[in-house]
Amino acid sequence: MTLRIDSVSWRRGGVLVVNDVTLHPRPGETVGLLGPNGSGKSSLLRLMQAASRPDAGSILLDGEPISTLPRRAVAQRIAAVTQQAETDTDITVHDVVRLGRTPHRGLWGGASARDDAAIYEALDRVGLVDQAGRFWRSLSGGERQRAHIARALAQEPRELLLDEPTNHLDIRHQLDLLHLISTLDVTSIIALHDLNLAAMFCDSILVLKRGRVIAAGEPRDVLTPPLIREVYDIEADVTVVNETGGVSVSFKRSSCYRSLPATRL
Ligand SMILES: Nc1ncnc2c1ncn2[C@@H]1O[C@H](COP(=O)(O)OP(=O)(O)OP(=O)(O)O)[C@@H](O)[C@H]1O
Repeated sequence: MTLRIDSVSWRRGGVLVVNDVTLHPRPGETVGLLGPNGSGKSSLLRLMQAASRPDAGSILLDGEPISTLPRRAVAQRIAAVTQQAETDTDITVHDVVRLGRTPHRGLWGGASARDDAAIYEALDRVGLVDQAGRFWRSLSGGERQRAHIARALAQEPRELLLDEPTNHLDIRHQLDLLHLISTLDVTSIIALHDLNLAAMFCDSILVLKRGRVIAAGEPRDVLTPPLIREVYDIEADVTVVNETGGVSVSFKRSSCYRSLPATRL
């Protein structure tokens, strides 16, 4: 069992930003959350990690309402990588990744061999073992993003929630990261903007527009030219990739700037 989201709605600042959303990921599945800016992807992820409570509907973790579970129990199961705040303190990459072990440690206990192994493995998976001693503030945006992923992996979650995890990453690291996530034995829910990465790595896709689910299903069934037109107001070609049976999206330049008056170009 894993997360189960049923008819969830949430108002923020008086606006319905998540509107009657239902999502039943299969254990181990990689789910892509797509939708334009402001469509409710981050808000939905926030509800799924119990950082906020919905106004209506239910979010269950293994059949239990997530809002009734102790914070520590949730943190032992769910890891989240969200858009990060800056810090100027002198912490190292290793310190950041070690934070992922917090939910697993006893009140007075120091680091165990298991903690050390989980930290090392997480750093190794994102290619940062050699950078573990570096100060956080000296890292590039992409290195920080990979360190945050390592922190989440060190948490040894069974559910992984990621908000645009490919931000700041070069294409090699984008592909490596999504390949890694999609091959973990973890239920992953990933907010993404790149339709092609979603098509390549997600088992299923949920498309939001103004908080509502517009489409859900396998990438090749969901990512169609009419759907892309409806959600993004973009004309696109969608072709089947022979190698994988997946789809590839290319955008037509003639759709650009359509909504801006010519004087602003
Ligand atoms: N703290 C807040 N208070 C009030 N409204 C908020 C708050 N945070 C976000 N919103 C609004 O909620 C709506 C959904 O925002 P959300 O960040 O969930 O969208 P998103 O799909 O993740 O967007 P993006 O792709 O730009 O990251 C937007 O209209 C946004 O302005």
